[in-house]
Amino acid sequence: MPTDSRMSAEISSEARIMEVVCAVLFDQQGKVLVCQRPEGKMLAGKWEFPGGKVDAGESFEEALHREMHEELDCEVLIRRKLSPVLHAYESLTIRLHPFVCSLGEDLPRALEHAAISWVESSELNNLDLACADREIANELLLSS
Ligand SMILES: Nc1nc2c([nH]c(=O)n2[C@@H]2O[C@H](COP(=O)(O)OP(=O)(O)OP(=O)(O)O)[C@@H](O)[C@H]2O)c(=O)[nH]1
Repeated sequence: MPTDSRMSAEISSEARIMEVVCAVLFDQQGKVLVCQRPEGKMLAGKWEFPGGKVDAGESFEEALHREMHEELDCEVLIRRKLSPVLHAYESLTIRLHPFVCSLGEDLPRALEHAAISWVESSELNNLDLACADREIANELLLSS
């Protein structure tokens, strides 16, 4: 078992792992942004932290800024990185790299999600979160 990342499921050693970044984006009141995945995409209807796949040749930070513009039309400030989460869904295995971020000047707009919402960290576990995100939510709760 890898020791540098938390495992939330058994991972086959042959599985191809998709690198995904996400923003744990806080507003000035300490609320965190959650986004609902749209119809037609994997995990439709689940809540997640905004982000997406890292493209070839991109750093995690570059990918995060690109996704924030594509999905939310906003600039964020990256504050720190949390531990990556390795999670095997039935159809793919992802390594999710969470970054704690704060808002830049613009408020996010939902360009690709079904809905977006600002919630207290303590409310995260009441949401129907994507499985990989539960560990992040738990880490936030422990540190708040
Ligand atoms: N963005 C994001 N994806 C997540 C999270 N948790 C999680 O399991 N995933 C999974 O990671 C994978 C990649 O995310 P994505 O579909 O948002 O990536 P993307 O924006 O690049 O997709 P696209 O190819 O439709 O543009 C999906 O299978 C998604 O379900 C999360 O918190 N944020």
